[in-house]
Amino acid sequence: MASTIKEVFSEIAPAVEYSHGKVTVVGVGQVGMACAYSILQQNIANELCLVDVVADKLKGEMMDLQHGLAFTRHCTVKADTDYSITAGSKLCVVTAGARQREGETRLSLVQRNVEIFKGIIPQLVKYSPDTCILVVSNPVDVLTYVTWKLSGLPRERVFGSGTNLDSARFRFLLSEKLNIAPSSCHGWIIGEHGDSSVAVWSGVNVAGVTLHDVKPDIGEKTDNEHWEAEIHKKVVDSAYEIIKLKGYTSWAIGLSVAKIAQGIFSNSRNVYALSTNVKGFHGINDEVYLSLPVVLGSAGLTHVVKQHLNEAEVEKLHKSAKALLEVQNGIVM
Ligand SMILES: NC(=O)C1=CN([C@@H]2O[C@H](COP(=O)(O)OP(=O)(O)OC[C@H]3O[C@@H](n4cnc5c(N)ncnc54)[C@H](O)[C@@H]3O)[C@@H](O)[C@H]2O)C=CC1
Ligand SMILES: CC(=O)C(=O)O
Repeated sequence: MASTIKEVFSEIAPAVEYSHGKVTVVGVGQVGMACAYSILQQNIANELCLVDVVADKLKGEMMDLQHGLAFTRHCTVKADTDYSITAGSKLCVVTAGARQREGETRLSLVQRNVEIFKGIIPQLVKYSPDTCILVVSNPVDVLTYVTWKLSGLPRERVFGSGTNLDSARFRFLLSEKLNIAPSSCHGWIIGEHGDSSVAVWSGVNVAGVTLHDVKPDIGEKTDNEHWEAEIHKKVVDSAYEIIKLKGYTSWAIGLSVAKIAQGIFSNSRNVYALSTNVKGFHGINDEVYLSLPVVLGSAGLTHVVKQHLNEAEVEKLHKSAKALLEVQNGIVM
């Protein structure tokens, strides 16, 4: 082999072994592979590293993606159980760990996944001290806090996929009701990625026309059109329903993660609903992680958007923060 290569090529300088557009995905389960596939398919990275503890599965997933590389723009795909291959990652996406069984809440997974994260996060930071870490594993808000603590990274470089997915589900359900495209429905879900999430009904709009202006009790108990029950409750129930139907959720979170990764690699400064440290926002005084709209650039989060929430929305957000703080305070690190 070596002599054939010598016959074909005359070396001018050794090939560079590192890459500027490197993403690591930890955990090659349903979610990790949906993230990896979406990132690859959308030409976001030029190197994709996969890490898992199950060596055979890892090798199989790596080979399967590699065999599609002739159909994508250039990207190198590597996989190993050893974290040294992740060195120099600009973004590490953590999807490893236990997932909910039918009817189980996200919060019930917490201690199992904290133990798993203790083995993962220090390794990622060791090999990529300048990385951003995007946490996806559940409960994503609490695990983002845990990652921030375990990593020692500045707060702007550790964030969770949070309610970016819930907001996409919200926009899809609004689009069905309004009979327009999801991308033309503007609405945000904030707070916990889970049962206590908050729909910001005061801001839902189509082309700047705020639904609250035409239906002032939208989303409230008196609302005779039942927007909260028909839309937001469905958002909250979505994961439970999909898990009951197919065992896990994967495609939408994969697309959500790819969009977030694209925001980092292109320094696009898009606004996403991501889980971050919200101390100081909307009257929250604790170091708790939940989702608010944030501006994302190549070095991580730069701003939180100061949404004009009404009193009821602030109260719900505080309830969400309290629920998460209780879980956060109960974990053993
Ligand atoms: N934030 C969100 O919106 C969403 C989060 N999730 C969460 O993502 C996580 C993964 O879900 P699935 O992929 O469906 O689960 P899965 O069971 O299909 O995959 C989990 C993977 O993690 C790996 N793993 C376990 N321990 C590890 C360790 N110490 N180091 C490296 N890899 C390890 C397993 O070998 C497995 O390949 C769950 O916590 C799930 O609840 C799922 C969907 C959406
Ligand atoms: C499982 C999960 O967190 C979701 O699909 O929302």
